[in-house]
Amino acid sequence: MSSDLLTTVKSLIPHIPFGDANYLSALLLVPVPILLAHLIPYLRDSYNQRRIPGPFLARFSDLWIGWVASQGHRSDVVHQLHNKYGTFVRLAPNHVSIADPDALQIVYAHGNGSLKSDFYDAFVSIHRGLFNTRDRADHARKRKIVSAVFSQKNVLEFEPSIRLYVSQFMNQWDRLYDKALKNQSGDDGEGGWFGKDGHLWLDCLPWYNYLAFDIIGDLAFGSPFGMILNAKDSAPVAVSQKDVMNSYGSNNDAVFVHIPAVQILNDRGEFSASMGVIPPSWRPWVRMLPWYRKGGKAVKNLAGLAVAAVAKRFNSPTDRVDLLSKLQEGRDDEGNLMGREELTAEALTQLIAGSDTTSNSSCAITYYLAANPRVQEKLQKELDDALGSEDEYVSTYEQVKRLPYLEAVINEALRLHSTSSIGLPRIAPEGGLTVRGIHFPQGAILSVPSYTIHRDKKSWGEDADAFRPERWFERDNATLQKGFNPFSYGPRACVGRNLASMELLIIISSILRRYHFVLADPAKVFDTREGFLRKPLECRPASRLRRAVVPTLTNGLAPCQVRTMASPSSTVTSESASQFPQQPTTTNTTQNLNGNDEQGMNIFGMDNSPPLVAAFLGIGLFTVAMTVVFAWRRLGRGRLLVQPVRQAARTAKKPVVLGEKPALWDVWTRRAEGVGVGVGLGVTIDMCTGWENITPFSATMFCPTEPATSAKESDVESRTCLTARPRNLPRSSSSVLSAIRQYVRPAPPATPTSTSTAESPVYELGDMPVRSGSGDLSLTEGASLVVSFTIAMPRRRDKAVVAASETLDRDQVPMPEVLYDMDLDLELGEYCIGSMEVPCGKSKDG
Ligand code: HEM
Repeated sequence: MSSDLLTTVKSLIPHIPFGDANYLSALLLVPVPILLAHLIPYLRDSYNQRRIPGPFLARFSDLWIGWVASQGHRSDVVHQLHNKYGTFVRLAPNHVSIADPDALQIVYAHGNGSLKSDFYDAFVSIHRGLFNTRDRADHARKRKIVSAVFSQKNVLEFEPSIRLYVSQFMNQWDRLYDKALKNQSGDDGEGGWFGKDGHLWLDCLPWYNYLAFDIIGDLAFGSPFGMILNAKDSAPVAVSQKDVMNSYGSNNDAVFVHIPAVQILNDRGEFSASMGVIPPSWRPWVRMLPWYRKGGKAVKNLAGLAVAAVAKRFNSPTDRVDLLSKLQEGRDDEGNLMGREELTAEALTQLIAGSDTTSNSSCAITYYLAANPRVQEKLQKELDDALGSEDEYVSTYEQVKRLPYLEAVINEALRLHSTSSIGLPRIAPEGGLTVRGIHFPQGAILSVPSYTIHRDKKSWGEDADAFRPERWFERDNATLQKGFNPFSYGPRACVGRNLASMELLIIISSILRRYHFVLADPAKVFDTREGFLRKPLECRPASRLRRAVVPTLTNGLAPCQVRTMASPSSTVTSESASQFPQQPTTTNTTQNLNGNDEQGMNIFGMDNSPPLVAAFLGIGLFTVAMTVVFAWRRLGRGRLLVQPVRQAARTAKKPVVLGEKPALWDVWTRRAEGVGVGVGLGVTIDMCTGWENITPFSATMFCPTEPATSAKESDVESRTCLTARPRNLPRSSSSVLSAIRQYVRPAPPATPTSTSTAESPVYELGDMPVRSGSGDLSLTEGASLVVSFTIAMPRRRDKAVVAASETLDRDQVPMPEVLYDMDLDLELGEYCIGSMEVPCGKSKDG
């Protein structure tokens, strides 16, 4: 990310008029308010956090945690900080991490009133789903519907599907295994496996992902993605999400493209987790940085995945019982069903929450078993004793639900790997929360990191860092459960826990009964990367079939060995591995950080030295200053800053001069004449109560595939070639108009043809003639564009939602570089601000 940022900054430097005194003076002034904005909250200490120790930068700025989150090892870093500072660590100006199992109850439990923080806003797409709904009443309504879907009774109905895909999974492994034996030399391109020394060598992680996606695809949407059978990470995505969503059940011609879903899910997790720790007001700006833009795209693509899957399900109705059918039936207290968007968002939530959580955990369990031959053999013995005489290829839930060692193995791996490792941020409710005698007032953000809680020596013993399932039988169960937090606590705890537990029991027992794993390289660390979830990067063991245990097989081999990606500690020998393995110890920083976090720790961690702090502050301030400058320019408000740029633009290219009439404003204000102007999705202006309720929301430009010969809009075959979705009209209109300049050059004749009618008056838009009609502006002579605007009415929630979801479709289209274009014609921006920001009643026009 840093190289992307560097490239962006470099590309912008030539456009900065350093020679201009106005510009420079303004630039020098910018850090002052920024410094004050950081210093004042620190001095006011509204959330009683000043006395909490933590990295120096974290006391003043969210940049520290933003940076750490983007580096992919947040839990490791926070854990190191707790080792250094103790129970309380300040992670941001208003965010305290508390490493105390007792705090789980205080911060997360039912009835304490804490809510999810704005961290979760970064995870919203389409519509808020159960996971990212923050409002208590809204959440309670959804939770009531969804938790009924995941009751133990309902979950048992899903068992046949789970077993089906586990058997497909093992069939594929058996097939690859046979091929591997025949062709010892190797990989034929089906998922990176190869045969060597009588073993099948493969990366388990993608396979566990295929399995989890197919299971959840089937459970949530009624059909799998087909990843196991195709041995490929690929799933369809709706190109036009809004259209597809609006025509559920009736559109068989919708266009879909295939994307690597697992990859997109990873990108989305990293993006949202690091965007979530950035203050909301910064997010639109940060979103423009290259790394974040990619992540933003992943969020949209992932939404398209759910849209496609729901559409497929509705287009081929079935009587099957799945999550979607249950969600469709689910009613809230008032008997209301979910709307399309909410239903899709909920299905997406299940897809996200129920896929890589399970696959990462399965992968980690496999790894820990491969790294601990003694535990693996003990588990296999338990499975053989319990199931040895059974002919079933895949275990049933009934067979394995009460196998104590299996349960202990799974719990131990969930404890150590903790796919949900980070402290989940909650806002202290009215009256505040008190932890260990420290009172945090209402509004303070608190979190308890599972990663650190799961390594607490008081709860887990001196060997808390080791993988040793026996501890689950040695210690008092209440103490263990108190500090065991893989599924979180309270009203926001995992709603799919029953399903996840059943999946893990069936997957691990079936696979371990059939295969035996050994580590390829016990010296290699178990490498992970963390976004919202902590994910293994690969799991590459070798496996052999266990003939004696699976009598129906004809080609099994003797007990075997596996290789895998990662063994936790580089000093562990294979002998010691067979005793007590190998989890990174908390005392060795570099090991714990898997070799990747040195930078994060040295610069941004607890040891941040003054020169490094100064360097960081300098870079940070410069970046923020540049962001503010661009923001100012784009909004057209920074007259001082804008001036030289405007001059440069004037000399560089011919500016587009707007005509007399504020065309866009007039089109909209025709409402005053009683004309209902249809805009965008069909939101009509005459539905509004007044102009003060209307906020321009987005602007879309359509380009015809053929040059238009007629002024009539209906004759113009259009395709969207640009959507600008800024936060307000000025940006949208200036972006669109700038793009118009790009697309229509050379400009069409200045005189319009006689297409003007009473209903469709002709306005001058720059030196291009335009016609208005139904809220659209289209060029007449030599027409090549139609511009339409969408509005949102924030005070009319329903309409705002309609407009918001509309933008999801349009955002498929890449934003033009014009947003970064220093030569953007600012006159247009200013003009539109002048017209559009004036609310009704105060407008000079209206
Ligand atoms: C090993 C597997 C799993 C683990 C470790 C896990 C863990 C968690 C955790 C820690 C949370 C709380 C997140 C937060 O507060 O930010 C959560 C929430 C959630 N999980 Fe899971 N989960 C797993 C599997 C599943 C499955 C299979 C489903 C459904 C198909 C699911 C659905 C959900 C949903 C919908 C929520 C949000 C609940 C709410 O906010 O009310 N999870 N999960």
